[in-house]
Amino acid sequence: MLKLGVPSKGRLMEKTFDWFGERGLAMGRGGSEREYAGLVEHDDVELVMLSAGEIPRELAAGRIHLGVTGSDLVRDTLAGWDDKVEVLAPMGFGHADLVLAVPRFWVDVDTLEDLDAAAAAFRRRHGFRLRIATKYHRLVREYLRAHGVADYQLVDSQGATEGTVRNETAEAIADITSTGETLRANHLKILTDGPIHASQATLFRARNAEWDGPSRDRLSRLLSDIGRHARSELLETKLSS
Ligand SMILES: Nc1ncnc2c1ncn2[C@@H]1O[C@H](COP(=O)(O)OP(=O)(O)OP(=O)(O)O)[C@@H](O)[C@H]1O
Ligand SMILES: O=P(O)(O)OC[C@H]1O[C@H](OP(=O)(O)OP(=O)(O)O)[C@H](O)[C@@H]1O
Repeated sequence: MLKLGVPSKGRLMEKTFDWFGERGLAMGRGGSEREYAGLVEHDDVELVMLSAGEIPRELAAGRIHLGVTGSDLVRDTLAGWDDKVEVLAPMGFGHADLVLAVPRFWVDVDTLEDLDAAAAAFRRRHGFRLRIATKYHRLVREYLRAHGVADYQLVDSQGATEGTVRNETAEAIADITSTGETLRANHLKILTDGPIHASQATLFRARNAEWDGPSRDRLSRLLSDIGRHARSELLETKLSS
């Protein structure tokens, strides 16, 4: 059987079920709301219910053949993510931007270049580096390195990240936003250079899972079953290549 990892709760679970359902693959959670057992109507597929945050590691380890999770989580969790997983289909939901944001009253800081200058000034004045709170360590480091910003330190924040500025544990934040409400409510503004990453829920294939003959056959059957209903251009391209 092909093991397909899907989010077991949270904002991605229902939409994942809907996405497969719309493509002729009925799936859902079995048993009670608290039971993490998945049911799927396909002879080649076994559902594995996992937290969205754990799916990248399970894919990289090859313990699941396929997995649905946010593209942000795959990129941040897996060094060299592209070598470990292949994108089969962006799924068109779970859209959120990973952005850098600073206090709204920093009137001189709107771009990364401004942040770079502010960070240098901050260090001179305070004797320590400007703190950026985030849980997206890899993506933020790579982005700032690529843009030549070095005078900062990351502070780990696993939730309520926008509150760290008010709580004076950080001067800036890097977090996911969709409506922008949380940033606004916490008097933060997004740097104008564009998002670090525009994330969406994505169907991935684990390159390191066991892909023997029968597994490959199962995958092509599954993709062609899904593909018959597919609107995703990328999936259609994969199917025809
Ligand atoms: N406000 C938001 N709007 C839309 N998508 C979001 C938002 N915040 C996070 N996401 C996306 O949802 C995914 C994470 O989903 P969710 O928040 O349900 O999981 P989680 O809480 O990290 O998982 P778990 O608690 O099960 O480990 C990420 O890919 C992220 O980009
Ligand atoms: O732009 P908005 O629509 O306001 O959404 C953004 C918020 O949503 C996410 O938090 P989540 O709800 O996952 O809670 P968390 O703080 O525990 O991560 C994210 O971390 C932001 O805090």
